[in-house]
Amino acid sequence: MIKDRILTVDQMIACERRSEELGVPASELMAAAGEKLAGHILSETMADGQPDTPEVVILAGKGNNGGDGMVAANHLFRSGISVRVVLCCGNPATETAHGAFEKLNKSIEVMFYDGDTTHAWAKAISESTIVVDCIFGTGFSGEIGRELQPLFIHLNTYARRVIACDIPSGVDARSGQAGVLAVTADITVTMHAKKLGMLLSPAKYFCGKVIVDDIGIPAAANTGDPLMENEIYAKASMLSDEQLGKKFLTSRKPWAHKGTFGKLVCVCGSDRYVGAAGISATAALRMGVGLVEVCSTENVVRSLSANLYECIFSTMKSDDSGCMTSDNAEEILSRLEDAKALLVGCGLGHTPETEKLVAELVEKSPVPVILDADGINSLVPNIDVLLKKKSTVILTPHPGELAKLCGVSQEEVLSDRLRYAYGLSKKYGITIVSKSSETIVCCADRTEVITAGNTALSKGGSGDMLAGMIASLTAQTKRSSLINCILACMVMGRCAEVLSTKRSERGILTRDILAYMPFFLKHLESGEE
Ligand SMILES: NC(=O)C1=CN([C@@H]2O[C@H](COP(=O)(O)OP(=O)(O)OC[C@H]3O[C@@H](n4cnc5c(N)ncnc54)[C@H](OP(=O)(O)O)[C@@H]3O)[C@@H](O)[C@H]2O)[C@@H](O)CC1
Ligand SMILES: [K+]
Repeated sequence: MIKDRILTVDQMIACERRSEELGVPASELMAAAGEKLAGHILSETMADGQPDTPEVVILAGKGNNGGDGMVAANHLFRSGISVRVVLCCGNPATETAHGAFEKLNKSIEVMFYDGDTTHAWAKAISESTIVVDCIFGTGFSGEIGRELQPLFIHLNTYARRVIACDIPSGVDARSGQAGVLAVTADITVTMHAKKLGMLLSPAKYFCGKVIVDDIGIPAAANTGDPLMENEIYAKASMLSDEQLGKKFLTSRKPWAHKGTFGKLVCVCGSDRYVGAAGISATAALRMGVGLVEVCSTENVVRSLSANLYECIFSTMKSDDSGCMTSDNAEEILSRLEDAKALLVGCGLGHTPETEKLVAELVEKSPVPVILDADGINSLVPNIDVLLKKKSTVILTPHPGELAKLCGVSQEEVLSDRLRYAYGLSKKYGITIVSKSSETIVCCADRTEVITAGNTALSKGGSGDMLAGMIASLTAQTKRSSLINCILACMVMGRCAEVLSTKRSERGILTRDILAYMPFFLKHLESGEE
C-alpha cells in the first residue's frame, strides 16, 4: 500500500504490470482485493444498527472490479453471511474475472440483471442490508448506458447501505467526472492507494468514507516505470491551519525593510479590464510583498492610481485596442533590474501585440515570470519560447486556457486534467497551477492536489487574486514554486471557507477575501486552531 500518495489510473495499471513482473500476478492481487473487501463488509455487518442476520448482495460487472466482488462473495459465504451475486453486464470478460467466476462457490445464488425492476435482482438490492458495488472500477469512462440506467436508479433509490469496491461505479477515476446516476456509496474500499479521481469534484461527493487497503503489490512495483515518476499528494489540504502556518509561512525579521520582501512588477490590465490589474496588485500586497509596480495603459494607471496608493505606476504605450504594445518590452525589462518577480497577464487583453510582448518578456526576463489569463492566451502561438526562458516560469491556467496551451479541446483536458498539466510542466520545465474546483499544481515530478476553497471563489477576480498571491510569494522568497503555489492556493481557499461560515458563498466578493487575508494570515502566524 502507498501511504499518502495518490495514483492516477495509468499509474495503478503500471503498478499492476510491475507487480506481475515481480512475480505477483493479477489473480493474486484480485484474491487479496476480494479478501480485503470482504473483511470491510464483515466489519460493516457488525456495526451498530445492522441486523443480526445480515444479507449482502454483490453487484458484479464484467471487468476485474466484478472479479473482486466474486472473490469477496466466497469469503462472506465461508463466514456464514447470506450472500447473493448479480451479474450486471453478463458473463465476466477478462481472464482474471473469469477465473474468479469459475471459483465462485456453487451454493451462492447468482442472478442476471435484465433491466426489469420486478425481477429478482431488484428485490435482492432492496431487501439486502448491504449492497456491494462491483459494477465498474477504474476501467469505467463516459456515461452509464441506457440499458444499465434502471440498475443505477434502483440501487441509488433502494439500497440501504452501499459499499463500493475501489471506486463507486459510474465515477471516472481518471478525471473525477461523474454523472447523476453514479453510485452514491457510504463507504469506498479502494485498493493500494487513493485514485486521483476520488479527490476531484464531483466524484469525491460519491465516495462516502474512503478506506485504502493493501493488496500485496510489492513495494518495488511502485517504482521502475516512467509513469511512476510523478508523485501526487494532497498533503497540504489535510493540514490544520496551525500546521499550515508552521510548515509554509516564512518568518519576517523585525529589522526588515521593503526591499527585504522584494519588488514585484505587474504587466497587467488593459482599457477593458482595469479591475484585474487592481485585484492582482492588491492581492500581492496583501500577501506581503515589499513593493508593487504596475505597468499598464494610461487609462488603467489613471483609474487605479486614484485608489491603489501603495503601488508605483508606470504608463505604457497602448494601441487602439486599449492594450499594451510590444515596444514596451525594453522599458519593462529595465524595470526588472531591481525586481524579484514579474506577473504578466491579469486583464492584459489578447492582441497580436500582446503576443509579441509576452514572448519577449518570457524569453528575456531575468526574474521568475508568473503568467495568468491573457498572458497565457498571448503565449499560446509562441509557446516554444518557454524553451528559451532564463528564469522560472509559473502558468496558472483554468481548463480552457490549459486546453489552448496543449492544443486540444477543453473536453479532452477535462477527461484527464492531470495528464495535460503534468505533460506541459515536464515538457517545458515550468510549474503549472491548473485551476478548477480542485487545483492541481505540477512542478518537477511533484504534484499537489489542493481541495481547499468553495464557490465563493467561482467568480471573476479569483484568478487575478491567486496570480497576485503567487507572484507576491515568488518575489519574497527563493523557495520552490511548488511551495509558493501551494501556500497561495491554500490561503485563498481557506479564506473563502472561513468567510463562508458566516456569509453566503454567493455574495462573497474578491475584495472581501482580500480584506480578510491579513486576519487569516495572523491566525496562521499565531499557530492557533
Ligand atoms: N489494477 C490493479 O492492480 C488491480 C485492479 N483490480 C480491480 O480491477 C478493476 C479494474 O478492472 P478493469 O480494468 O477490468 O475495469 P472495470 O472497472 O472492472 O470495468 C471495465 C468494464 O467496464 C466497461 N465499461 C467501461 N466504461 C463503460 C461504460 N461507460 N458503460 C458500460 N460499460 C463500460 C468496459 O467495457 P469495454 O469498454 O471494455 O467494452 C469493461 O468491460 C479495479 O477497479 C479493481 O477493482 C483488482 O482486481 C486488483 C488489482
Ligand atoms: K465499483
